[in-house]
Amino acid sequence: MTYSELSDQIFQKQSYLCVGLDTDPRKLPPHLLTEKDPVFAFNKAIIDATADFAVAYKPNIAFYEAQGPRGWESLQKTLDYIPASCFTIADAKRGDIGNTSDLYARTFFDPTAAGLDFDSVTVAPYMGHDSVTPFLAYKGKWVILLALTSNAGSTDFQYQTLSSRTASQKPLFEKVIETAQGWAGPDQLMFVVGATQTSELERIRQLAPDNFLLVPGVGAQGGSLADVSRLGLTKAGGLLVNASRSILYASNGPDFADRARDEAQRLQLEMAGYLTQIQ
Ligand SMILES: O=C(O)c1cc(=O)[nH]c(=O)n1[C@@H]1O[C@H](COP(=O)(O)O)[C@@H](O)[C@H]1O
Repeated sequence: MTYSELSDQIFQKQSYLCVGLDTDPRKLPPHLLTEKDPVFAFNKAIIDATADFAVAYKPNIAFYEAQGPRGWESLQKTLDYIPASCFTIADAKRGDIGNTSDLYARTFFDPTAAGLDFDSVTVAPYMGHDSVTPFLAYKGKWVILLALTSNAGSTDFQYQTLSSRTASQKPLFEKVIETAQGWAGPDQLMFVVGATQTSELERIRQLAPDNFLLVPGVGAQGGSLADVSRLGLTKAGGLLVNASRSILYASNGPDFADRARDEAQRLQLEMAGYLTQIQ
């Protein structure tokens, strides 16, 4: 999906909601456990219930890998079921020396390899350019680079200022954002910025005015959709705001899909209000 197609989807649907498919088999509603593939049955119901309100879906690969071959099968079926109009994110947080990254990229981008054909993959930047560029070799596919993550441990490295060797006091996450823009343009590169990091969002928008930002951390992690939207929206939309647990596990009963739909709709309606303010 191209930059302008994603932007068009956002304005058509009046939504920049990404539904995170962090499907934990231990949290499934009990009535689904008799299904042949309970994880896929759950995801299918969630996608059916939320597709009117979401522009993107983000399966977190850990939840599938932890199930072994069954999990990969559920992932494949889930990806195939996501409507073509929605942007897909393999949240795998990969990145390694070049020849290894090349295989990670094939895993998620080349359907003749593992059978998966995602639009994008999350990548960790810390091994540098040659760990990221193999993903960028796939034209039409996106890298979503971790910049400033939502978790408490983000202060361990990402906020550290660089040493005097570089005569720079900028924090590491700023260096990541500046340097990575030399590797690819906003048509192929997004950044992850946690919704819990809104104090830095204005600065990040100055550094990356045109890049889409994937913003996880509203819902279960307590980030504010209002603040993220005020500081992060651009004329092209420019945001994908992810919510996983608050949608998936809104109910653990037979009404789980209806409650997920309610939560997705609630977020979409709030987003529609913010989108009208930038038009
Ligand atoms: O890359 C991510 O998606 C990500 C980055 C980050 O900084 N924080 C973060 O929570 N995530 C992911 O976003 C999702 C958040 O899930 P909830 O907290 O349940 O909405 C999980 O899949 C996390 O792995």
